[in-house]
Formats: sequence, structure tokens, C-alpha cells
Amino acid sequence: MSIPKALTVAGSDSGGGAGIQADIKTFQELGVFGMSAITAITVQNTLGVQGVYPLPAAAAAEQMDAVGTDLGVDAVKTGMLFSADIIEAVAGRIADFGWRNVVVDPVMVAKGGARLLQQDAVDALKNKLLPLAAVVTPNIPEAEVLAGMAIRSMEERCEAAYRIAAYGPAMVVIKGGHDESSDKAVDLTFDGESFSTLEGSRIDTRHTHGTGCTFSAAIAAELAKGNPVNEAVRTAREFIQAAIENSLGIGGGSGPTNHWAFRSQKEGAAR
Ligand SMILES: Nc1ncnc2c1ncn2[C@@H]1O[C@H](COP(=O)(O)OP(=O)(O)O)[C@@H](O)[C@H]1O
Ligand SMILES: Cc1ncc(COP(=O)(O)OP(=O)(O)O)c(N)n1
Repeated sequence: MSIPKALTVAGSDSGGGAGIQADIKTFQELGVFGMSAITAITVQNTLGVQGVYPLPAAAAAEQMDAVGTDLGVDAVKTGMLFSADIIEAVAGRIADFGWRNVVVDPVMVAKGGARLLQQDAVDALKNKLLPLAAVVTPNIPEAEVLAGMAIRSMEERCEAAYRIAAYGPAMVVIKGGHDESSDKAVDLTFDGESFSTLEGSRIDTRHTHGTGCTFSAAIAAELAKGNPVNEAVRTAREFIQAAIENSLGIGGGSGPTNHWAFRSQKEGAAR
């Protein structure tokens, strides 16, 4: 039997709700063996980010080498990359290994406002990493930066997706968590030809820490299993909906989602 394996290249969140911790939990819940290349250590809990300690670019590259030359990688997810140097090293390794199932979550700023990507690294993200992506998953503020425009409506979101697709990713998903104008959370997808939406009811909760990390990790896990990209995104949307709906209510601030809720729901339905 072949074991599906996914690699996350991302920052560590000591609070366990976002970053590599969220990614590995998501991989595991979806039946995928998780591996990591850590780019930075963050000092973080549900109250926010209190410290950021980036690692040298060589550390990320060498971790990717160690995993790629021995275990093998069926899908990669990138999250917090922090600097242009790290992005260039990571993009170089993805290209050298010829990895195809690459999900780029273009993490820029944590919900509490801490910068997780240096401002001068945006060009490297657009020009070095996006051309290698099967899927890129910006939230609305990230899409505004990548597309160089404001997004105030679904029409503008479509225009932004079109502009981001020009950098080369096969699919653009602009997530709708930040659009509070509707009682639904609506994610827009664009595959270079057609637009479509994925909806879930908007949950009124402050416990949304790590939603973007979890969603993109779920896409990577489904791609690692060999599922087509549309199906992977659909499953990831169901995974994050269950995780937010059943959040754990832990910590004094914006708490983590529930990474085992999707599996519990499936097991409940099967009984
Ligand atoms: N309150 C909510 N209720 C339901 N789904 C949500 C909610 N907030 C975010 N989501 C979903 O979680 C995923 C991550 O979205 P978003 O919060 O926009 O990303 P990020 O964490 O990168 O800012 C998307 O699929 C989005 O639709
Ligand atoms: C280490 C680390 N990586 C990414 C994030 C951002 O997580 P995200 O899911 O985009 O949203 P918030 O957690 O910021 O709400 C992070 N916080 N830490």
C-alpha cells in the first residue's frame, strides 16, 4: 500500500492553532502522513503573536532536502515564509524536486496584526513561488496585495483572481472569511477559465485562529491522496466548516478550530 505523504513548509505556532501544528493535525485527520520544514518559530497563543524568530533560508532548504531525498513528497503546502531569501530557497527546492501538487497559502499578516511576511518579499512570492503553485489560497487582504487592487465586491474579487492567475498558479481560491457583509462565508475559485463559489454558513465566533492554514493544509492532503483539485478544495471547505462550527473554546483570545471535528462527523454518519 502506498502511504500518501504531505510536506508543510511553514512557521511554528507555539499555541498549536495555526502554522505547522495546524497543518500536521489536518494531514493526520485526513489520513496523510505529515512532514515539516520549519521556516520560523513564532511565540504565539490565542492572544496574538508575541515574537517571530526566522530561521536561515538554508535551514528550510535542508529540511526539504532531507524529506525529499528519503521519504518522498506527494503534496507540499507553504505557509509563513517570512523573507524573500526563504521564498527563493523554497521555490528552488520545489522546482528541483519537480513537485507538482503545491498549495501556496500566501500568509502575510496574522489576524492580530503581526507581520509574518516582510513587505519586500511580496515580489518573490508572486514571481518565484506562484508560478509553481497548483493552488494559491489568499484571503481578501492578501489577494488585494497580490493583485494590486482593492476588493469591495464579488466582481472585484473575480478581477483579482484573474490578475493573480496571471502569475501561473493553476487554481486561485480567494477565501471569503474576511467579507462579513453576508451570512455566508463564500470562497471564490478560478481555474483560468471559469469562476465558481463554495459556500458555508458564516459561524458567529471569535475562534477562527488558523482557519487559513487548516484550509490550505486540507487541500494539500487531498491532493496527496490523488484527488482532483476541485474535489480537494470542496473537501477542504467541508473540513474547515466542521472545524469552525465545533471549535474548542480554549484560550483567552481567538482560539483554534477543532481539527478532529470533520472525522468525528464522518464517523458519526457512518454509524
Ligand atoms: N466565521 C466563519 N464561518 C464559516 N467559515 C469561515 C469563517 N471564517 C472563515 N471561514 C472559512 O475559513 C477559511 C479560511 O478563510 P479566511 O478566514 O478568509 O482565511 P485566513 O485565515 O487566511 O484569513 C475559508 O474557507 C473561509 O470561508
Ligand atoms: C506560524 C503561523 N503561520 C500562519 C499564521 C496565520 O494563520 P491564518 O490561518 O492565516 O490566520 P490567523 O491564525 O492569523 O488567524 C499564524 N498565525 N502563525
